Amino acid sequence: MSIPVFKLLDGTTIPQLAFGTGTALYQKNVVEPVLAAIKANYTHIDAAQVYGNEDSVGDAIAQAGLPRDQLYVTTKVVKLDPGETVTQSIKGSLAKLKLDYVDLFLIHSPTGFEAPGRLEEVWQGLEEVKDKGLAKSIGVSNFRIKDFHRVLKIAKYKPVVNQIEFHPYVYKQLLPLLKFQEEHGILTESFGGLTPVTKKPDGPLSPVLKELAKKIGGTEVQVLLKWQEQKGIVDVTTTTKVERLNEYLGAYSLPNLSDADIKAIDDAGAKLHSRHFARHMDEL
Ligand SMILES: NC(=O)C1=CN([C@@H]2O[C@H](COP(=O)(O)OP(=O)(O)OC[C@H]3O[C@@H](n4cnc5c(N)ncnc54)[C@H](O)[C@@H]3O)[C@@H](O)[C@H]2O)C=CC1
Ligand SMILES: O=CCc1c[nH]c2ccccc12
Repeated sequence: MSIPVFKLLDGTTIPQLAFGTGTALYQKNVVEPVLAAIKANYTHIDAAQVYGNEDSVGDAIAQAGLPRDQLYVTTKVVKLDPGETVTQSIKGSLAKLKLDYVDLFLIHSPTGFEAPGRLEEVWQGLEEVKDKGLAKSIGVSNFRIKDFHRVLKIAKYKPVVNQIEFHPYVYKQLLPLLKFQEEHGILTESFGGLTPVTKKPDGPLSPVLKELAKKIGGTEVQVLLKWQEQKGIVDVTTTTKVERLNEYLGAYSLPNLSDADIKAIDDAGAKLHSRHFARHMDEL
């Protein structure tokens, strides 16, 4: 089963499922898990400067030996050294990744660039990077509505995505941001999507996930993946286990959740607010 793609507002396409190289993989050498993901048919790799392993992501990509246009690679800038430009920063990433360009380059978090005018200046740096062909698309991560207001005021190009913690235990609180993004054509990318199984397994969603897993003939993790896919979200998830890679991909072969199933997940999720990353997102 191949991974579906979504269209971005700059006309490019993005694979709906990405393999993440942070969090569970907070390790310097990720060659083995990234190669395993590519071998299992993942085409979208989510990297970041702050994960400290772009060089080994690059080694895995080189060893996989796929034509460049068959892989979609994201990386993110979290901070700039004094005097460093965004172009210099991405060139450092590209050298480690051993690539001429990334498909998507993100501001990792607005919290690194809070001084007056700084976020705007950094966004213009990303626009320059796009104009130079060093990134096909540019976007943001962990942005609130107020951060978008700052950037959209000066933007030549709108951010194409916002990568945020996204699962049923933050969904209700995110609704105003999701509405704003939809109005601007900005796609949501999710991280932490498996939180109701991994970090809050005894939450109010637990019986609903169990029941729906039985109904569609899958696992609770696969129900969460289908919920995200059917909400039109790009899902960034990860694992070091090959069987889990296949479990994630297996979600595409399962029947869709019904509207009532999706509502049951939304409603049960709304009973608990639980965020694990980027706490500033609690104030949109
Ligand atoms: N932009 C940002 O600020 C952030 C981006 N990310 C990106 O998202 C990726 C995924 O983030 P996560 O929070 O790890 O996502 P996640 O919620 O998808 O969790 C993945 C973890 O769940 C585990 N898992 C899967 N099935 C399980 C089961 N049945 N029982 C118990 N554990 C199970 C996996 O082994 C893996 O450790 C990262 O690697 C990174 O690339 C992550 C955090 C912040
Ligand atoms: O990417 C996920 C987690 C993470 C680690 N360091 C930072 C810094 C800024 C935003 C997110 C993160």
